[in-house]
Amino acid sequence: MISREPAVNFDRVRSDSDTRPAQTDTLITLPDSPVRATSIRATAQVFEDPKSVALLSRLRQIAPSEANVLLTGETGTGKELIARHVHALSRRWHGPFIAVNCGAFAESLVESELFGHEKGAFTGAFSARPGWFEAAAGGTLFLDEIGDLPLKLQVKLLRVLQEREVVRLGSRKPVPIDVRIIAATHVRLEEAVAAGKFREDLFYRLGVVVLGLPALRDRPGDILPLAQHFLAVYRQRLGQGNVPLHPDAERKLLRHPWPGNIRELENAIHHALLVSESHQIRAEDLQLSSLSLPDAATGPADSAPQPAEDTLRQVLLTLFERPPADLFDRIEDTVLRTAYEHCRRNQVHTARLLGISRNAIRSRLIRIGVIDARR
Ligand SMILES: Nc1ncnc2c1ncn2[C@@H]1O[C@H](COP(=O)(O)OP(=O)(O)OP(=O)(O)O)[C@@H](O)[C@H]1O
Repeated sequence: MISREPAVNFDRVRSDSDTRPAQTDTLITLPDSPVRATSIRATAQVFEDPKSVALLSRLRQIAPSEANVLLTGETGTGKELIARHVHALSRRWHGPFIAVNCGAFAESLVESELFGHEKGAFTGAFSARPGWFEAAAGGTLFLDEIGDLPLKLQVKLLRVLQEREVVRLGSRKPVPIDVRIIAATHVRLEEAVAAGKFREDLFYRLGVVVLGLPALRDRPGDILPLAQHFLAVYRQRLGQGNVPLHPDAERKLLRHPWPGNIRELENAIHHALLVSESHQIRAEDLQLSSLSLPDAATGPADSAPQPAEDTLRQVLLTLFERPPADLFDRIEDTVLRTAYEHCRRNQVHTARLLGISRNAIRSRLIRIGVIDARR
């Protein structure tokens, strides 16, 4: 089933209108704002596998309520997309949707970004700024990678959720808040709670409704429809004509374990369209890693992974089979992408694994389009 329901709201980028936005494939970027907000994109969504159909109907049930939602699932399973969907189907659809990656900022910065600050609250606070909680008023605040929130801030977040008010850094005046929280994590929070790394009371407050997103390998009925969907999206973007999937390519897609889930499938299809030299996508056009990610349930959440020697070997073999002109750039980019997925999209772990600074990792990931500069 291709859902044509609006996946986003456009209120922050359009004038006062009380009608729901029409579905569109336009990429829209939020205007500069004192708070971080991601660009928003309305896309068709694929929910074909029975597991996804069940997820969609659960989501429609819970969306209209005001309950906080906790989304769990491996990286790339569509947590942010589902969060946008819940928002679009909620009574808050006309308010802002603000996505915040709690793991992307230093502890000192997250606090002022989330809760805001007054002028002079700390060195460099030249003017007062509202935080994400205030900016999301009337809408939804999506707290991604909530498991990365430092304990000190977990205490503060819990208080904000209980009191329904926020106090900016450097101020004593409480400001009432009106947001629905959707949090997401790719680690098992129950285990972080047991290990004393995540507060149990906050876990229950955030997870009034818990939605587990199945890994792509556990919903095989979605693989080919998603591949067709991404083929259509990227064909249109690249201005290409119809490029069908060869049956061997379909078999290869169905056999792959998809450790990077839907994002990995999207990248594989995009890449295949770029390198395909025939009128169809052949199996050899699909560059799939042999990477198998450590299970989030068994792998410790905060330990750096070991170098993925098998993966690197596979990457090099693939490149040397068909060496492109810009070989060294391609090797660097591919190693970085693979290491980043291996580290479950954790920039600090990727930096540690590759022995480069986190800033260097971040700017390269932005340059090659893996992450959004605004996040
Ligand atoms: N059901 C779907 N139909 C079509 N595209 C999808 C679907 N689910 C996810 N995608 C696409 O897959 C990509 C990854 O999805 P998303 O960013 O929501 O995953 P995520 O679980 O939030 O990832 P992470 O844990 O790394 O933050 C996005 O480009 C998204 O648009």
